[in-house]
Amino acid sequence: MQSSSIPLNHFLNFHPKPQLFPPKLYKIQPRLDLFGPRMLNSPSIFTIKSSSQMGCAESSVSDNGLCTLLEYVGHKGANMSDDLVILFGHLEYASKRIAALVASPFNSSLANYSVDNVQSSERDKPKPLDIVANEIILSSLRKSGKVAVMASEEDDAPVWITDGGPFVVVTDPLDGSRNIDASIPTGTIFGIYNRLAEVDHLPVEEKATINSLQSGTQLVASGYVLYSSATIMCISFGSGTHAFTLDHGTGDFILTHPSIKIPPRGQIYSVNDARYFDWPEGLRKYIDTVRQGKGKYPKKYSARYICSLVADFHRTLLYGGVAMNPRDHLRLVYEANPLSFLVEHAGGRGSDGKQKILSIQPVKLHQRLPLFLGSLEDMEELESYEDVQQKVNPGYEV
Ligand SMILES: O=P(O)(O)OC[C@H]1O[C@](O)(COP(=O)(O)O)[C@@H](O)[C@@H]1O
Repeated sequence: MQSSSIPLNHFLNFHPKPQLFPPKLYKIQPRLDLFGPRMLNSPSIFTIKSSSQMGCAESSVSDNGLCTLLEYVGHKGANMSDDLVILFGHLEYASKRIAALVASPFNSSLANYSVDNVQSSERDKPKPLDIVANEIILSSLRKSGKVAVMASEEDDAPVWITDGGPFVVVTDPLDGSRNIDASIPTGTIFGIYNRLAEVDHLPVEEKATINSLQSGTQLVASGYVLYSSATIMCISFGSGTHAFTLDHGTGDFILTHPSIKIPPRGQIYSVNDARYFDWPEGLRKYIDTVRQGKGKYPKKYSARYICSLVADFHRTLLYGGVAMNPRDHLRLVYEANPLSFLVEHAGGRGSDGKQKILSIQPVKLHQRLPLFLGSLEDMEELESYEDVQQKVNPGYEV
């Protein structure tokens, strides 16, 4: 519970511009109105490939040649059920509210408020922005009418929303928020499962837990939203991984990165290497080898580490290489599984250093594990060192 008088209402009562949502959800309008003649002739518009060039089905392309997230999801780009299209409309809305929240001049005053009644280490205490983001997502999922259960990093147990909801949503509403005062990128991660109708008869707590602990192989869709210099939503429904960039002028997420293919090999490793002396022998050898250019790829690797999972993952997806956290820190259900689903559908691999993340059966909601995500060849080389999971000093103060 937050201490009183946090100006949360400022964010929770924020309403979308009425023309942006929900009417567009159900009807695709010609979007010539979005760009005046000057903008249509502007070179920056024409550097965006046409949507059909980018693999967006003709029928989902607006008259202006662009393809929005909801057009893509609902009209043959992905050809999802109406229920899933509606759910994505609400997720899109939630992500725009969170994007506004993290960019707000008021967020640092929110961060000064303490959070009471939280039984966890100082480092793991949820920050107010996490809580606000959680509320925003929960409120959107409730309004969608399509979600039976939401399981979040911010809640001890899954929240049962509505009996008839066809979906289960797992989420880390705002990862990386401890760096927010320095305006470092943050992100939302989510995974979507079908509700398990076979456990409908069980008591609420029990069925909420069983629904939330589904194996990553059962994901219907997953995604992340990166709040950075651009706000980007990257999604997969199990056939390709696609990214959409928020056009702040119109409120639309525009398809900018269709069918992302992670390069089979990158030249970047991403890890907090201040922990080098706590790493096992195998991981030290791997990093020592690739940074000297003595690995299977005969070039010296570079290091990049933002310490914000979504941002480190997004860069890895686009440029290749490996992003890792070798200690038992990141969470299987709402971090590792959704991101592994995305990287696997982009041709890469998600592993705990020994086995595929998606093949690990979750046993508890906040289960932690080592996480390695990246290019196929880099991941195979890394795993060949076998001893790459950090087992000592799993916690740090910073
Ligand atoms: O301290 P480490 O091991 O570098 O971990 C950093 C990772 O922890 C995270 O901050 C998530 O941890 P929290 O949920 O405790 O904030 C990731 O965004 C980041 O990748």
